[in-house]
Amino acid sequence: MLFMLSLALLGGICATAIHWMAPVHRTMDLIVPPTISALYAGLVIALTRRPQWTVGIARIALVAGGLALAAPAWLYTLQATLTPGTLLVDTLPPVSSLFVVFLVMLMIFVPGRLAFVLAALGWTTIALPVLVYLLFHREEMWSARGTDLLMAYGPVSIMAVVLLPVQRGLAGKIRRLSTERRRMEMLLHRDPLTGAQSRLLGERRLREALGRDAPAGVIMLDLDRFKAINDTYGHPVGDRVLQAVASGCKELLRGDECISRWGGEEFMALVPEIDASGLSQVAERLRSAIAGLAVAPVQAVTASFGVTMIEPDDTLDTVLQRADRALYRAKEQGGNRVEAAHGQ
Ligand SMILES: Nc1nc2c(ncn2[C@@H]2O[C@H](COP(=O)(O)OP(=O)(O)OP(=O)(O)O)[C@@H](O)[C@H]2O)c(=O)[nH]1
Repeated sequence: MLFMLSLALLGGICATAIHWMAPVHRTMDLIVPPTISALYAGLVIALTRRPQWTVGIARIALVAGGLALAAPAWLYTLQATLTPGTLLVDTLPPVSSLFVVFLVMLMIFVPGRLAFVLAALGWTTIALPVLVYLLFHREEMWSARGTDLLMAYGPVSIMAVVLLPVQRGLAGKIRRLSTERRRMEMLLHRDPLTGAQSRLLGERRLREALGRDAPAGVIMLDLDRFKAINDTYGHPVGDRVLQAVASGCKELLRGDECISRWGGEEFMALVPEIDASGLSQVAERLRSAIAGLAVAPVQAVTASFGVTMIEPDDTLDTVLQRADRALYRAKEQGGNRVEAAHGQ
């Protein structure tokens, strides 16, 4: 809005300058452009100070613009009709292109059908008198300026009124599509049950970590005897356990560390900027936090951990295989413990 108003102000200033420089000075041409420039300058200042007045300011700008275009259209048309020897194509100021800009502004800032109604009203009061005059003065109509006026007030105006809503519709569609895309990305990146990152995003983050020089570690954790929890207390309770585990882990991890749901009851945490012993300590903290979870009526929730540092030549597969092997060892040794596997 501010941009459009500033452009309109610039247009007003240019028109003022053109009229002052013109060899013949007509009173109307010396009054309207400076008045409209002063008004638009005031509106620009008002909009920068009171952005909440945007709608009101847009209305004033449109009404003022419409009046500034209608006044010369009527005045010079009547003058050319009533004064023998005066030609409209010689006297009408160069306002036809501004009329198209006026229509564009109308279609942008006025919502829905009202924009069409106002465009029709604007066309009837600003363009129609000139077109009717030209129809009755064929020799003027076929002059260079006459055909120019005919085009601007005829097909070009209709194109502006018709194409802009099409463009607006497309812009709306693009906005809806990008909102939908963001929603889909959210769904792809979040596990809906636990709110943890999805495996897809976890893998992406892991690949990014593999591509960096900075040290980072991976923690794979798998709940112990989770099937028994489901079988004993039912799936809804199992779901609550998974949610409690995910939020417990999230609370303990730093902002740059992230936990992803890797599979049913398996999670992966990526811990950047850490060394091997620090990584085991983080896993140990997670293990003891999970062992301390109280999810009634479940008696105890525990998890096994496999941890590994990312090595320089690692790929996604090698680092995950190492973490899995360590996790398997932790399970073999009865679970509820952390096992580390470092090196290739
Ligand atoms: N409630 C619930 N259960 C799930 C979900 N996803 C997977 N499971 C269950 O998780 C259980 C995993 O069982 P197993 O692979 O045998 O693992 P486990 O019982 O933890 O055995 P260990 O890992 O060897 O300790 C299965 O019963 C799955 O049905 C889920 O989203 N919600």
